[in-house]
Amino acid sequence: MAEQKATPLLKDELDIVIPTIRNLDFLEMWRPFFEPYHLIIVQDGDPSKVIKVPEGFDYELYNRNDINRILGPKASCISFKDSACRCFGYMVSKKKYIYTIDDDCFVAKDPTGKDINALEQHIKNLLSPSTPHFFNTLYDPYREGADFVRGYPFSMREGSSTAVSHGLWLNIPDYDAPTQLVKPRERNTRYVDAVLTIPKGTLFPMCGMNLGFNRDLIGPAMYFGLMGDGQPIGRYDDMWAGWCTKVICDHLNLGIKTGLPYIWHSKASNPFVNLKKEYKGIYWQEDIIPFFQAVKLPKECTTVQQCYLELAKEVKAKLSEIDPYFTKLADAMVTWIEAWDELNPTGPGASSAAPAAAK
Ligand SMILES: O=c1ccn([C@@H]2O[C@H](COP(=O)(O)OP(=O)(O)O[C@H]3O[C@@H](CO)[C@H](O)[C@H]3O)[C@@H](O)[C@H]2O)c(=O)[nH]1
Ligand SMILES: [Mn+2]
Repeated sequence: MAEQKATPLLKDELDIVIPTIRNLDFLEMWRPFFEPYHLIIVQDGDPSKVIKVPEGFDYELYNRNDINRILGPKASCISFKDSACRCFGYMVSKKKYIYTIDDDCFVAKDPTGKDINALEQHIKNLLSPSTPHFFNTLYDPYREGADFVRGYPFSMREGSSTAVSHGLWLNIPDYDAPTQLVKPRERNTRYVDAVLTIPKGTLFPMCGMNLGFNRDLIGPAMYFGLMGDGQPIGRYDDMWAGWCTKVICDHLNLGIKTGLPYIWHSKASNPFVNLKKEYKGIYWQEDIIPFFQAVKLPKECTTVQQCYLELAKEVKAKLSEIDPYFTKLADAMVTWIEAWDELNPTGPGASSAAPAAAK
């Protein structure tokens, strides 16, 4: 009897979100891993351009006209001419999990030469707990062939739910422009076979290139901040989302993992263009990071939306002195939540009812 093919993990519970200004030929390499899943393609730039999607993929495609039609005035919170537009895909999805990937990321090979199914590894990361409260020195204890080491409290071995799985990149690393300029030929050839939980209380630079998350647990915090057309900075969209997400994950006792899987990042974007986009962010972040490190969310904030709106208030109050951009960003954060709740009144990530009034 022909061997039954296993149903791909989370086949009907996960959407793949791709921001693009190019054609999507890269999907051919991913076909064995991605074809069973539904794609949400967010077409950036000129909406009259036709983006060809290879045959056989199940997808929905949104261009700027669609975003404006669906969100109306709230479309102002979705960036234009920047990969940050991808977060629109998170909002319109109806699934529990999201995987987002850039269209210049290809299938990498592990040290044995085997193609890496990045999606499968992200799913494993997301379906197993994290250990944000106590560091396991043998890395992810829930992986095959690993466990908690001696001295790890048994009362803490249940771990926390995993909200985010942050993958890495072989070949072109996600460096900032100054680093790219001084090391134009540096390539990442180091394959580290590890998955780590980022400890509670520690921020990290989240790259949106190869990222999975549980939309039900943390979706509303995954707003890729206002970048691109008409904005003073770029290439800080994923960083912004990562800092907001980590603060909220810490508050809600959720975990974030980084490490495997690797993808092969093929295209180095222009470092001079990147420097123009990044330069303000490079010195603003010296104030932004202490801000996020100091944030204390009230215990009454028990949903992601409530945490996020509290964060937006703090951003407006404490970062606007850096630049008026942060007032605009704080307002866009509120608009994002309003739009999210409008599109997801009861679906995954829906803001649960406000905390029950005190008895
Ligand atoms: O205006 C744009 C430009 C690009 N895109 C799509 O976004 C991704 C990333 O684009 P690209 O690979 O050209 O840029 P990188 O510098 O390598 O991207 C890194 O910077 C981060 C964004 O700030 C990103 O997460 C990193 O990967 C591609 O799919 C482009 O098609 C776009 O939608 N709009
Ligand atoms: Mn790229």
